Amino acid sequence: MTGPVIAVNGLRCSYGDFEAVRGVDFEVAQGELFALLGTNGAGKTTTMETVEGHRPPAAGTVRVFGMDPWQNRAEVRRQVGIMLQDSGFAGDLTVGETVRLWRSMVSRASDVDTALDALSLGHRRDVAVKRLSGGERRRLDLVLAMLGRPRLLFLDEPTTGLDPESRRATWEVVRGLLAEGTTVLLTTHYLEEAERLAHRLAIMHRGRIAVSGSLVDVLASRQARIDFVLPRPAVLPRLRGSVSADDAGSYRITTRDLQRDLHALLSWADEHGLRLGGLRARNASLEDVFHGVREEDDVREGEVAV
Ligand SMILES: Nc1ncnc2c1ncn2[C@@H]1O[C@H](COP(=O)(O)OP(=O)(O)OP(=O)(O)O)[C@@H](O)[C@H]1O
Repeated sequence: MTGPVIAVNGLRCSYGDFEAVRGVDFEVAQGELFALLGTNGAGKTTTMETVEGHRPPAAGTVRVFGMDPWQNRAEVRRQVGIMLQDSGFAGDLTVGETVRLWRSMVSRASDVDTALDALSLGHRRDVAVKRLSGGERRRLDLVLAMLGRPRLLFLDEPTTGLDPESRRATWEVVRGLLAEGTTVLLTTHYLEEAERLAHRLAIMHRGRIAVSGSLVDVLASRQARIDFVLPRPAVLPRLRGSVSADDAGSYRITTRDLQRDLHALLSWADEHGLRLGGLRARNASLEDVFHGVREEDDVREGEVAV
């Protein structure tokens, strides 16, 4: 197959009169991890469930391996693994029994011990599922999702409730799957998770994708900042970015060309024998982009509502 593994065009999804997804487009290539980030209620899970084939779109098209996942559900399902936000396990079965039961239902299943050991659950094999901690259940969810060695894996908030060590172990497992060519669609509230794993990502807000691309592209969509304090008032050199200052002599340059403006500022300070106090230059972080998306969109929605 040469086309994208997932192709979503103009996707709209509604619950009754409420439109939860309002025109979403993205593609995911083979071996790529695409992360859907966003505010609560942005429509990430609804989008993912529609791509999984749980419901038909209200409008637009979804293709998975070139097929409609709603119409060709059985065919698509054979090739995917799904880790839901909350899997319904039979609590009285042990971890080992649960995995063996699941294994009997998938083709191309991997070895039970290998799968359990990869997520540090080997020593919990004989424990009833209902006795597992929340984090262990989450890891069992992932073991089951990847048991059939799927070509495409859906991970809906896979590390929620995990301690930092378990989270890192999960990332390692996901990286291993990517290295083998598995394609992954991930939703997460952890920006660091997306920063570490995603080849490309999208930030959703109120049913739309506000910004998407590689991490570098997404960060470049917002301005960088240079902060410093001047010992005495002075006229700054010509810069590409905009300058703001307060009465205490604290300056902030907001710029799309960090390298050029920083160079101009430092050269100017040298020429004038000025020492820039508390000098700090940084690109936008994913957190800045995230908050910016929410603020800008809220302002726009407010304007529309007036
Ligand atoms: N079964 C449902 N019936 C009615 N409304 C729903 C239903 N499921 C979700 N919604 C609404 O649709 C919107 C999108 O929900 P969705 O769960 O897709 O968002 P999300 O981005 O995954 O949110 P979160 O980060 O909080 O999990 C929300 O406003 C939610 O309240």
